[in-house]
Amino acid sequence: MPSATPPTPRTAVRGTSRLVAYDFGAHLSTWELDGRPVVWCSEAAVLDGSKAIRGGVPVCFPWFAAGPDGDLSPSHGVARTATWRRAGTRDPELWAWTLTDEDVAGSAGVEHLPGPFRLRYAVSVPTPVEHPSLRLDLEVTNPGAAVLPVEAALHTYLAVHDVRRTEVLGLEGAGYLDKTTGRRGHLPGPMRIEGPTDAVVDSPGLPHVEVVDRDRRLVLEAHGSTQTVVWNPGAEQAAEMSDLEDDDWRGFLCVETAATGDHGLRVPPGATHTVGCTITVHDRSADRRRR
Ligand SMILES: O=P(O)(O)OC[C@H]1O[C@H](O)[C@H](O)[C@@H](O)[C@@H]1O
Repeated sequence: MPSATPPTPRTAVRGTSRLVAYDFGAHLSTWELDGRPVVWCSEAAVLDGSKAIRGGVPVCFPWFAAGPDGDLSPSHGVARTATWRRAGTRDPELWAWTLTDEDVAGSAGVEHLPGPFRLRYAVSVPTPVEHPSLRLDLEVTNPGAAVLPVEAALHTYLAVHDVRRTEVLGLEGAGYLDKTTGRRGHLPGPMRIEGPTDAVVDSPGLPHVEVVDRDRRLVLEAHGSTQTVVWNPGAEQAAEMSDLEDDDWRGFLCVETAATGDHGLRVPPGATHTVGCTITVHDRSADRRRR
C-alpha cells in the first residue's frame, strides 16, 4: 500500500561510498562514490510515497512491468510501493528489509498474487579489495504448499556519462525480446543505445555484464537470475514522464538483473531462491595505465 506518511530517507557513509535508501519499496535510491553517482536517481523523483521512486534500484516483485500476459497493475508488482519492515543485518550488509504477502494485504493488485511469499532484501557494501562494490540480494521464500511462480527484477538505474556513447558488453549472441518492436532476435555484438531501448535478454549462464562509458566500467555479476533487461526511454518517452527532467535519459541506463516470463522463478514449497547482483566500479584510466 502506498505509504500514509512521507517515507524518511536513511543515509550511510562507508569509505568513499554514500548511500540513501527508503523503507518504502526497500528502495536504494542513491549510491555515490566520491560524490559522483553510480546508482542514479532522478531529481524529479516523487519521494512522498504516492508513487514508485524514479531511479535507484526498484525491487520488482511478484511480476515485472505488466506481468507475463501484460495485464497486471501496478507496474512491476506490489513490492516497490509497499513499506517494508526493517530486518537485522549480517555482515557485510548495510540494510535489510522483509516483506510478506500479509504485509501487502489490502493494496492494489494483491488479487494477482501468485501465492503466499516471504521476501528478505539486503544491500551490502563489501570492504573493497581492489574496486568499490555494492551487493544486492533478494531472497524469495515460498511458505505455501504449492510451487510459487513469480517474476522478479532488481531494476538498477546506472549513472553514465552519455548513454549514446555507452556500450553494454557480455550479452553478445544471447537471444532477446525487443519490447519496443515485439520482435525476438540475437544480439549481434555489444549493445549500443541509439534510441529508446527495452530489451529482455535471456542469459545462457549467469550474466557478467560490463557497462562501459567515458571513464568508468561498471561490472555487474548476477546470481540466481535468468535474464538481463536493458532499458532507456530515449528522448520522446522521457519527455512524457513527469518524474524525469527532459535530458535525464542521457545520464542513466537501466541494466536489470531479472527473471521474467517463461524465464521466471518457480520456487518449490518451503524453498528459498535468491536473486542478486554485485556491481563493481572500475576506473578506465587505471585500466588504460595497466595496458
Ligand atoms: O515506468 P516504470 O513502471 O518504472 O517502468 C520502466 C520500465 O521498466 C522496465 O525496464 C521495462 O522493461 C520497461 O518496459 C518499463 O518501461
